Amino acid sequence: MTTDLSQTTTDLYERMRATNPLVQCITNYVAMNYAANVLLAAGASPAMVHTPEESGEFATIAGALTVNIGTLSPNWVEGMIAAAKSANTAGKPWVLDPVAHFATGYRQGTTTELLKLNPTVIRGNASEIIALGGGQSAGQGVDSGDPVEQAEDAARTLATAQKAIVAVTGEVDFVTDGTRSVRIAGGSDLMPKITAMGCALTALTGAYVAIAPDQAFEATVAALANFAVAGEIAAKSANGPASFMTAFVDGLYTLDAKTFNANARITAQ
Ligand SMILES: Nc1ncnc2c1ncn2[C@@H]1O[C@H](COP(=O)(O)OP(=O)(O)O)[C@@H](O)[C@H]1O
Ligand SMILES: Cc1ncsc1CCOP(=O)(O)O
Ligand SMILES: [Mg+2]
Repeated sequence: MTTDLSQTTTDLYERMRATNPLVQCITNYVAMNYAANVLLAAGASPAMVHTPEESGEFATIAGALTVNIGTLSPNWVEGMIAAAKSANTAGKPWVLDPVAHFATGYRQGTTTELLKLNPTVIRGNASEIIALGGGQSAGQGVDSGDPVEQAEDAARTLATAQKAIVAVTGEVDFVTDGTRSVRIAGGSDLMPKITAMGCALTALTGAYVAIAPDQAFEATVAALANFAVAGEIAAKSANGPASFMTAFVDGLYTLDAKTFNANARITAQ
């Protein structure tokens, strides 16, 4: 990677940990506990606040909002829309995770409404990003059926159309703002074997954009690199998905800036 981006992402990593940003996470029933633990270990402060009676009000307090459509119901959708509108009014960044948005009409309709509210960052797996770009993806449910490389054109198109940062995750992640693009290598092949790993990453991306709203591209890269480095470390001691889950949380917690900088593998395209 370029020295500039290397130093910038390391600085953001240090700043995120030092700042302990408050992140409002509207995520799914599957992810809620793991995502909150991931944020705490990484150095952020999660708050799972979704009901429309308070989601908009909370979005004015939080440093950033993350919205994940994994387990939808009408009340939650109302809460998501209220929170995203409020984040926009308050000038707070927000991150959209369009989990399996292509699977049903309800998910598609909700995603269309959320995209109209201009997410700062869209983070999904390759199948989700291909389908958002109007392409034919092999995905059926929440897991990707496509390689990241196949989603790169869709990601650029989507980033330009939405004026957003688009992050495609998988074996080697890809981040673009439509003009600039980087790849982030690392992690572990155990990561897609743990449910809610992507959801937790979306939540952590919220922590990074909270501390650097004017550098959403670099902040997104830093979040993905944080996962990649901690994942690689965790894989060394894990025996399978279950022990990886705990080793990964520990890996996030024990990581330091020097190790982050030495192990982050970010390549500008
Ligand atoms: N084969 C892999 N090798 C290394 N890291 C991976 C692999 N697959 C996914 N990851 C990592 O797992 C995390 C979640 O990504 P992903 O599985 O694409 O999301 P989702 O859970 O939404 O499908 C990301 O940090 C990504 O880099
Ligand atoms: C299994 C499942 N079902 C609905 S949401 C969800 C979690 C998906 O998590 P991720 O997208 O991080 O794999
Ligand atoms: Mg996902």
